Amino acid sequence: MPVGATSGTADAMNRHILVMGAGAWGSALALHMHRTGARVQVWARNPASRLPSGAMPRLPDWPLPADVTVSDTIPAKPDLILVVVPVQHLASVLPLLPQGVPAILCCKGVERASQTFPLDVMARVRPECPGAVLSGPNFAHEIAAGLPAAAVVAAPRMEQALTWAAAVSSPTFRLYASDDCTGVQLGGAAKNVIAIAAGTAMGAGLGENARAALITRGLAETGRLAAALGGQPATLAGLAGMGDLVLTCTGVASRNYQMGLALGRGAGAEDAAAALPGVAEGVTTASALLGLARAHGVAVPIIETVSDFLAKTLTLEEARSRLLDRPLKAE
Ligand SMILES: NC(=O)c1ccc[n+]([C@@H]2O[C@H](COP(=O)([O-])OP(=O)(O)OC[C@H]3O[C@@H](n4cnc5c(N)ncnc54)[C@H](O)[C@@H]3O)[C@@H](O)[C@H]2O)c1
Ligand SMILES: O=P(O)(O)OC[C@H](O)CO
Repeated sequence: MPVGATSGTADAMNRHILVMGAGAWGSALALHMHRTGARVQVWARNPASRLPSGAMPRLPDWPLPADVTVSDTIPAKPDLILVVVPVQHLASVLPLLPQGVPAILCCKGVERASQTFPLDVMARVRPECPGAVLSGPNFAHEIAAGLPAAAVVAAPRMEQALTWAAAVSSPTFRLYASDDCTGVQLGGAAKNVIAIAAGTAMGAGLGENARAALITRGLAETGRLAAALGGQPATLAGLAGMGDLVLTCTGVASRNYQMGLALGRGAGAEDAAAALPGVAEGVTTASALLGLARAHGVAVPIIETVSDFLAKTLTLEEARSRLLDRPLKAE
């Protein structure tokens, strides 16, 4: 049946969706797809951690419907796959993908070893698989609650992006299409790093003005990097750029923002990460994005400062001074 069947139609009711990853975002997307009428199966590395009652040791704290199966088996031919594992583990999960089934990658970040985005990892590991990415301002618990939200599905061809955006959309979760895979993936990766900076500033008591400056200048350096990588700077003004940047730098539910808050209050990086209710992708993405920016000769002072601060080559006070002492220039 057509992958792009609109939710609520007979086709949508018959679709078989495989969600790979049972963390906060995978569980929320499984629940969302189930609401569209699709038959949903979740693959988990360790299905026992997702108990039949819906109880989980940590996040997510919402139950999945009884007819959403969670197991470590992969069906032969689902209609569509959502891959929802952290970026650093993507390459180890992709070999499990059934042959020839379109896969939408829902993670945000840069693979550290290769300094590449999720769709590049897919092209390397499973070049024959049709792929897209989903990114935007979406806290998992709000999607799980069915609250209204929007995001972007990006694929190399607009026609594919439109088809897969329709396949995931519902009356409460509106998916826009884009063919700027670089811009969309960069937006999702960079916002996590800048959210660590914003959280750190707030945790250290530097104030709301400082956070607004970090958001705005963070968007400026992300736009410069997008242009150098062949993306469209205009994409960074959209949901996967500014939308997600604002949410993650101001929403207290963000794991990346929480990571920054703890660092700003003086916690060590390991302790701060261990206390989080899930992965903070910005921690591993910071150095990867910095490497990418350096390779393209683009100045990314906020990303560089976060990367150095996380690597402990910079104290908090030195990080603050480095950003404020930069030469004055035109905005
Ligand atoms: N939580 C959100 O609100 C949200 C929203 C949008 C995007 N994302 C992105 O989605 C991705 C996943 O985030 P999450 O919130 O679900 O994280 P999470 O920490 O809640 O869960 C990660 C899941 O991946 C699994 N996992 C880890 N290593 C694995 C491996 N090697 N093989 C298989 N499974 C493995 C874990 O067991 C866990 O179930 C991240 O890239 C994140 O940035 C999250
Ligand atoms: O909790 P975070 O920081 O991973 O952010 C979650 C989503 O990416 C917000 O769009």
